[in-house]
Amino acid sequence: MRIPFTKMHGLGNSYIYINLFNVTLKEEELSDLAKELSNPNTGIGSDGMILITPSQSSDVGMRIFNKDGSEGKTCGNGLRCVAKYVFENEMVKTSIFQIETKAGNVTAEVHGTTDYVESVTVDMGVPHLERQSIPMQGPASDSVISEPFDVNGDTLQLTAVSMGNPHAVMFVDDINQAPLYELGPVMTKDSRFSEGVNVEFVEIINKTEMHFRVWERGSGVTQACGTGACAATVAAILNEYAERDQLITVHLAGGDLFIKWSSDGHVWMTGAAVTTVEGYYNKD
Ligand SMILES: N[C@@H](CCC[C@H](N)C(=O)O)C(=O)O
Repeated sequence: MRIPFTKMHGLGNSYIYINLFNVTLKEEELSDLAKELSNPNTGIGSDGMILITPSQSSDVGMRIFNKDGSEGKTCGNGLRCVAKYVFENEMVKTSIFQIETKAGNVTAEVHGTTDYVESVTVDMGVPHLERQSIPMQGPASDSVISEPFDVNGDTLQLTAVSMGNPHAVMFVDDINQAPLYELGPVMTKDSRFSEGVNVEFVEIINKTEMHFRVWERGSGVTQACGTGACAATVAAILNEYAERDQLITVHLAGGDLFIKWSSDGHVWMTGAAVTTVEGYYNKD
């Protein structure tokens, strides 16, 4: 079977995009296909697989599978790339449209023309802070803001944010000393997070700028995480390092994202989306 694909990335967070308007895949094969495509030696190489799907409630739908085959509910960098893809391929007619994810519908606005979309703004919706919506063990309706969290013999101060998927944010003095490789793989599977968690370290530079590094649930270290950068911005505001309605520049390993948490509760994310390869994957 030859599967047409497009490889795209948002600040180096790369996925193999398959347009299900053109191809039919079996549900029970999706998880293995994500693992296969993500493998750089025997597949294509990526942080996972994203399906562009028909939708009943939005203009198009998106499903995200991590490198290990697990399905996530949403993906910030993926949303910008899906927006670019469907606009450039004229699958939508206007520059502002809706995308369905397993975490709900979001609105995207592309910046550019059908020949070339350079960047995309997404209304990522309202973050959820209650433990039950992370989900995280403990009193269901409490939020977790700079709460002591014991791990590997250390006590960290953790802020938990759901952007439709779970994020644990910790602030550090120096991003280059952040224990990403030590704590990322341990915390992502910690039983206090019943569905696992994306683990993020943040160094505050000033009220409108921060450094960010991530260990993603299901994919490990990636160059960028859009939902993670949104969660980090929300966490910075909750911890009074930054302010609402201010545009915050988040410096990720792969480049910058521009994030705002508005007074109306919505988080807005703007950043690049890039197409690198189009082709066919030969599947046995
Ligand atoms: N890279 C993503 C998030 C992908 C899903 C995540 N690993 C999860 O399992 O929740 C982004 O850009 O947001």
